Amino acid sequence: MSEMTPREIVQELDKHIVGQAEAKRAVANALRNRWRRQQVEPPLRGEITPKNILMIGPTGVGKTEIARRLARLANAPFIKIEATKFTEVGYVGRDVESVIRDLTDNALKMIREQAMARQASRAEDAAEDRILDVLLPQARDGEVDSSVESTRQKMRKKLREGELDDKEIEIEVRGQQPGMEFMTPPGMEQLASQLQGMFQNLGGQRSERQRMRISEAWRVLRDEEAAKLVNEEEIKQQAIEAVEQSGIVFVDEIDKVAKRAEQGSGGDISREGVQRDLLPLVEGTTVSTRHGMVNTDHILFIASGAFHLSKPSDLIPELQGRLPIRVELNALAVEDFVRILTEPDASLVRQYQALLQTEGVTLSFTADGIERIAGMAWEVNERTENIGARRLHTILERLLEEISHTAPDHAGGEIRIDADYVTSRLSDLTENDDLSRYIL
Ligand SMILES: Nc1ncnc2c1ncn2[C@@H]1O[C@H](COP(=O)(O)OP(=O)(O)OP(=O)(O)O)[C@@H](O)[C@H]1O
Repeated sequence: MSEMTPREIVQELDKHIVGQAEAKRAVANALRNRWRRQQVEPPLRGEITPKNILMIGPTGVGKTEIARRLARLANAPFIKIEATKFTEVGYVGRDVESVIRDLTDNALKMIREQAMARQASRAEDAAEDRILDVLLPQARDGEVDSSVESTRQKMRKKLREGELDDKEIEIEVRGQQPGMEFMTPPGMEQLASQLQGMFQNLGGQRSERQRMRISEAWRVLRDEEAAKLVNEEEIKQQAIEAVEQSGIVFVDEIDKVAKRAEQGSGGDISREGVQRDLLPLVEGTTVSTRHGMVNTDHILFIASGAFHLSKPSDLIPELQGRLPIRVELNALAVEDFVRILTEPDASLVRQYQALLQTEGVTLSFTADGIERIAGMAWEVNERTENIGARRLHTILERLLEEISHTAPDHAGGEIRIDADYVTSRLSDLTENDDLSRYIL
């Protein structure tokens, strides 16, 4: 559980997301509140309902990004769903509990990766030994012969320095586990899980010999050893605990399942149905998953939508009550685009620079170049469809298409992107709405 203060959380979010101060404060407070609630003694604790959030704002202004970053900061399992996914014809009342199952799967994967990473160095040593056993089979006999030992040391050194990477060896690997999914009726997930476990164990006992390059063998064996070092049962427990105590569910397009005054009654039924289905999850229920029962009482829900056609008051009252924190996110201006391009640690500009650096090309942007990109992105948004900061992705991709294609010919060179370059590459497109719609 994250023990960061709200202010610390906002500071961290500031490193990745430009502006949207109100939304950052809201999520920071919500996260802290969950922690506070867990410090309160029962029975009062049970009386305090979680304060979930409703984010209101146009597309591409950072709603998902804030939630996702928050989850990463808190090391919390995260899932994003679209509320409209549950309204498809024939799927009315579709099992929304699957959201919690998917969230638990995400948690399991996250926790397993972390557990394996903690065992990384032990797993690497074990993998190295297994490769050396193949390269120098005589060492297996257990005789401690000093010449054998010194050969092994020399080999180990070569192996570590990557000198043997391309050599092929044959190794014994655990057989591929049968990728079976059991479809069971709701409520029977545990049975499915047991069946799956049985089949995996059967598969796990089989091993097969495979030829591969040492560099690859090293990775395969390292992962195999790491998997042996972690306890699956413990991981399941921890995953369930992580979901229950710190899980975050981001429900996008909630506005699209709100009732609209001007609409006929038809669609409203399924839309309201989705809200009714979501309600128990938000209010707190227990969901049966493959890994065990998961209680949703403390899961943080962040619902989000543009609310162009409907208003938050069009949601069913029970759901409104469960989303008491309302925050509005602002549409982004040209200055925001400039900051988004340059400020975040992993800004798009830095990403492209790093990618081209791998080809030995140094990419630089002048200040007026960045401003021109931001300005054009804003203009295209205005004239076609406003997709927020997502426009920067399409614009930059187009802008750098030629450079990207020819980069290998310019190794060692430097390329500067200034305003003139941006105009020369993009003005034909930005000035033609039809082209913009297809290409940018
Ligand atoms: N304020 C911002 N600061 C930095 N990056 C941003 C900001 N707003 C959007 N982005 C970038 O734009 C992209 C889309 O943003 P995001 O996924 O958060 O959109 P959204 O507001 O959730 O929209 P939607 O409701 O359509 O999903 C992401 O790559 C994100 O990094």
